[in-house]
Amino acid sequence: MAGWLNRRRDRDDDVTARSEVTGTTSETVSGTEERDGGEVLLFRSRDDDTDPTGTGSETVAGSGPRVVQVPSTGTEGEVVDAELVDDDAPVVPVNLPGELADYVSPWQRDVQRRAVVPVWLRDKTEARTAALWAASYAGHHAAFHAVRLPLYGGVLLARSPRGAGRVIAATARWLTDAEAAPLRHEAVRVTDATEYMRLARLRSERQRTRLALFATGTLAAAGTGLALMFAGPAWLPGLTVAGLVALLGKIGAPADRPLTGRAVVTHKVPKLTDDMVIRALSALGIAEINKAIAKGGNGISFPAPITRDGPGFRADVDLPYGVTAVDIIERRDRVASGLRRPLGCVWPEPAHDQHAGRLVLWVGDRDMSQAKPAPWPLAKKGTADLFKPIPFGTDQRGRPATVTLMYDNVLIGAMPGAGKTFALRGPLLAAALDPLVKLWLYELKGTGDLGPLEPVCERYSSGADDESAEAALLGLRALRDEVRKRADIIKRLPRDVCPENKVTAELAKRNKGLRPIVMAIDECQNLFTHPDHGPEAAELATAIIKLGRALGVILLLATQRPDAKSLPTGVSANVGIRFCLRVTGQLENDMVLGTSAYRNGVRATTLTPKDKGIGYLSGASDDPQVVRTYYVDGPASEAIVTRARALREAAGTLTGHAIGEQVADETRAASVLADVAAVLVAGEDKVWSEIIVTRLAGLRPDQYKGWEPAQLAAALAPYGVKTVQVWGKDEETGVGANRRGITRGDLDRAIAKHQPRPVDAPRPASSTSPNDSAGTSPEDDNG
Ligand SMILES: Nc1ncnc2c1ncn2[C@@H]1O[C@H](COP(=O)(O)OP(=O)(O)OP(=O)(O)O)[C@@H](O)[C@H]1O
Repeated sequence: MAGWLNRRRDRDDDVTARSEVTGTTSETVSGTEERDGGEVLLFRSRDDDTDPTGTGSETVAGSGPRVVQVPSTGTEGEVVDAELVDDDAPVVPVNLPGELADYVSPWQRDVQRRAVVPVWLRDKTEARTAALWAASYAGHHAAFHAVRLPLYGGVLLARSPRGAGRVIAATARWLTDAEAAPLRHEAVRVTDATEYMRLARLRSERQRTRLALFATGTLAAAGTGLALMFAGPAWLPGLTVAGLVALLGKIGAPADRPLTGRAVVTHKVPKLTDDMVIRALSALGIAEINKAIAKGGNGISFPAPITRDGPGFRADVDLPYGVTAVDIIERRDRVASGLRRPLGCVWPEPAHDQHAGRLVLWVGDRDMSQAKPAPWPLAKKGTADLFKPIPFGTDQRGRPATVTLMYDNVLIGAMPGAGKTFALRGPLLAAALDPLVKLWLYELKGTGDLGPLEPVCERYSSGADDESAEAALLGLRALRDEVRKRADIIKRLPRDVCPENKVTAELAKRNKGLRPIVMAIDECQNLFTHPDHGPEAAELATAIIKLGRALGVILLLATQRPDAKSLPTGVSANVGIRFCLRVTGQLENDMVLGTSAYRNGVRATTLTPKDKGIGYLSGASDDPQVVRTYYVDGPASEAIVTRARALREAAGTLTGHAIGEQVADETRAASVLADVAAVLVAGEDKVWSEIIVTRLAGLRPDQYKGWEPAQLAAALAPYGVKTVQVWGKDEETGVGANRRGITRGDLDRAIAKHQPRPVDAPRPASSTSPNDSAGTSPEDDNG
């Protein structure tokens, strides 16, 4: 085949384009690629007609594009023998022609449209925040100056004599036509008599006119003043004088000393520019970035303009090929240094909906840890609904971050003192403000951090001892039973009432047995690492997290040791909402935030000790967010809980611990029954209650001291052990009598029935224990 190939080298990607023309047929080579061994792949297309683009390189019709192989030779502009092209080579379309985008209709292009109306105007909360800010800003200015009005008055008064002097001097100069004096002096100096006479005449005319004007003005002003003084309102003269003094004071003010001070001091923050971003990125020591910059900066681009985004700047950056957003995130401190901004201002994030090389760099005006925490929206008024989003914190931009507790569980992890308890307290306070929700709180640090919530808890325990760990375990057992019971209820509900087989807000309102239960364990590592209770607690927590979600059972766990030993894998793998405050390593980071979080650039390891209450929140929205929790301290929590308790009293939903009821549960039963069994002496078949309570007080003074026979009867009754009249003898006097007591037979039967079962063991069908509603109030049995 006769013809020629014209080769040109693409400047950027070293792709060479060749075109071959043969008679009326044109074969267009859209690109080549050099292979090892000097072989060149030639991407060619044919067209029997003319090139429609006129570019000579975009022919796509005819026999279709082909890939042909030619030996690699020559340099730019070299003509290659057409015979070298093998017509029989397999024809495969490889790359789209470069300018194809020109053919694609604009509406087919993948473009990211910027908001027509800014987000802060569209979003109700943000618009409200902006309006409130503007109002408070104006209000602050008004208040600042109003307080200083007397001071301003004094200053004006002091400056008014100088102002009067200036007015008199200016009037005198005007009356005497002083402004033309230099011209008259010049006429005298050059002895120009005609000019001087003309100027002198002009001056006399001016003086006459100005004098007349001045006299009329003065007389009119004086007349009006006198008329107003006698005929006008009493306050007018004073106001006029004050106005005159103020005017003279203003005129007498030194040019360099303004009357009013500044009501606000603004900290000027440097505007973020592309140069600054490139400079910061180039200082990271990433070879690919340096190469890209050495080429003239082509490798770093900005797909959208740098804009204001909340109280900071947002830059969307396309990093050089091969560099990922994570590479930048792990060098956050160096980026901050490169930008010359405090670390707490610089928040690089991956753009999860884009490619891995897209970085969203948000640079705040103020260090996030230094900014005043936003007030908790429900602190003063309002109620919560756990089926809807509840306030959790604010992101770097000050936008509210919410979590929806229903159908999820929460894991909070951090190193000691980073703000876990505060983070846990927020959702719990919100739960308290939903009168339908039952709160079971177990605080295993023993400092009473969750104490303010005690008045609304159905179950509550605080302590770092074995008993508290056991109480938490008992709570988990009861919760597991609750999950089973609810599953049973849901299963039996008609489809139209419960179409999704899960507890809905409607069902929770209508059916007391389906009211949401929020159980929180603070410092849960103390339970999971407990030598006796740990394994069972881990198993229970995992089962509850897996099964309880849809059944209105929500587990919140907070730990200061998020490692494999202290946090069961079943928990860390299945929990939905995760909040990780500062941690030290990748392992802890991923235990809380989920596997691969660290690799994906969600790194709580980059937080510093100053970042109290700041962490990564994942599972609450599409992408993990940096969130600072609301700061609600002890006294503020108590005030909120007082409100929450009043709400619950009004709704009639205060139960259990909150009203001094002892919550009986099956597992607790096991210990009461076991304790009673332990104090019975061998061969004793019938024992008086009063003897049993005395012995129990000796066995566990903490638990049973002060118990009366009636209390024992109440504690045993739910498990089928009734106190009856039994024959016995007084232990001191040996006198026999018939008194209230129990029989060993009843006790043994109850123990056999209420032995703790393995976590997922099926419930005996015949069980009619009144404690089937473990942990629920008696009213729930109606539900
Ligand atoms: N959102 C916040 N804003 C400002 N400061 C906060 C915030 N949250 C917590 N802090 C501060 O951090 C300190 C520690 O908080 P917190 O007691 O919740 O930590 P912790 O992780 O539970 O500690 P520990 O592991 O010892 O229990 C608090 O005293 C509080 O001053």
